[in-house]
Amino acid sequence: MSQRPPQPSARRSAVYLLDQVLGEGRLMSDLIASGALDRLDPADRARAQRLANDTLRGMDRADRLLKRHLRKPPPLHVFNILRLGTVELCNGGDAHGVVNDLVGLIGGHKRYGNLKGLINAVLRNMADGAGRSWNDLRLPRLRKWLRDPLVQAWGGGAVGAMEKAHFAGAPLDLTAKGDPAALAAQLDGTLLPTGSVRLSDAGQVSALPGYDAGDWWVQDAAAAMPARVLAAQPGETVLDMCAAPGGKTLQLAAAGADVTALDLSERRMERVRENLARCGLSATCVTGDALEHSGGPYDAILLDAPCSATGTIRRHPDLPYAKDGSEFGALIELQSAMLDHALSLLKPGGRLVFCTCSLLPDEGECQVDEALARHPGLSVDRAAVADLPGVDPAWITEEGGLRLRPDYWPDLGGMDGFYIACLRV
Ligand SMILES: C[S@@+](CC[C@H](N)C(=O)[O-])C[C@H]1O[C@@H](n2cnc3c(N)ncnc32)[C@H](O)[C@@H]1O
Repeated sequence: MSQRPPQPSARRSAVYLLDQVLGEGRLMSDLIASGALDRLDPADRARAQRLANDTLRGMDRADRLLKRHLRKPPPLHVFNILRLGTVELCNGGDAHGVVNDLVGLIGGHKRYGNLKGLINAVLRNMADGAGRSWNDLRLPRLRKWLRDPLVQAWGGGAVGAMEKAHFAGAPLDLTAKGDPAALAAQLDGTLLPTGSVRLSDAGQVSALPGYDAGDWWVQDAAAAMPARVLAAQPGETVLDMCAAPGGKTLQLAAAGADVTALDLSERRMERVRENLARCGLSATCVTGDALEHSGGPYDAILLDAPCSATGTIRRHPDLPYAKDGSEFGALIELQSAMLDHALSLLKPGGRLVFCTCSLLPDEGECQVDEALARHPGLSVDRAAVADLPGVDPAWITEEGGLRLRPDYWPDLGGMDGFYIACLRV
């Protein structure tokens, strides 16, 4: 009888994720969705993700330290083991456990088993104090392909503050189905000025009280703002045009609107159905291309368009490594085609909330400026964003949208980058 291969450890799986992100340009979310961590139990799955994310956040520093101990860069797989070990040790990991586990991991490798001595020597050195200068090293910087356009848009000081937020990572934010103050009290969380509930040390999400009952869903505080701007009313017909995995659909349905959730991806649409079922909410789920959708006309539309996702780097530090910006031109064109089509599906007097989780003005402010030029009679509803609780007047843009950035709320733990505007026909 053939034996099943042994279950991989969290560290081995984290190194696999790093190899794929840094070697193959794959996104961690895609790897996980296609089953990369399926053989781990939930706790190890969370640990593998955390280890890979921590390593990517600290990689710039780890590489600086490792350079002092390596005559030449080792093969990527070996380098990634050293990076992961260095970051764990510099973050206070147990030296004995980390070094032994990683030496064991390379020891069994067919091709690089002979580099066991190198891993052992370098990581022991790190554990014996070479990593002490970790906190004195430069704050990890964004990669040049992304840093340059962001500096041009927001200035060097703001980008430095964003990098600080990226390095710190993100707390867990929840949107309450009912009263957010009561949820914050129940989970010992912080009620944020905009109405989300923030947990600083959450652990396994599905083990938190209220998860099975569907009392809340995970959604960054910034990501919860577009549906608040749309302010759907009970009975209104609302199209959520790019809906999956469904955080905003849940908000619209919880407000009592008659929601149609549309998405191109059937696999991702399945997540919307699961989320609706868990939270006891309903929406009509349609799998299809937004550009060909012919339903409506609708009272209101939420267009959370596919974008560079550069606003989510706190939670997805793999993004700057897996991407190089080459796809962004096509995304910008798709966003403006979707925006035009969405406007054609509105009732007279209807409203459209356009948003992207991007830090690039081309995917936000510029899209709205250009839509206003293309559509005479279209206007921006500045009050829809300015009058919301918790919105700082400094976040309102010239054309009347809302610009959110990871360096905002530095004392509360930051927020995702987002652009949001409410357009009226
Ligand atoms: C930013 S995500 C949406 C996140 C979602 N609104 C939420 O809050 O959970 C963008 C979505 O657009 C979908 N998408 C991409 N191209 C599309 C198209 N042509 N038509 C419909 N959906 C599309 C993707 O599958 C993806 O789920």
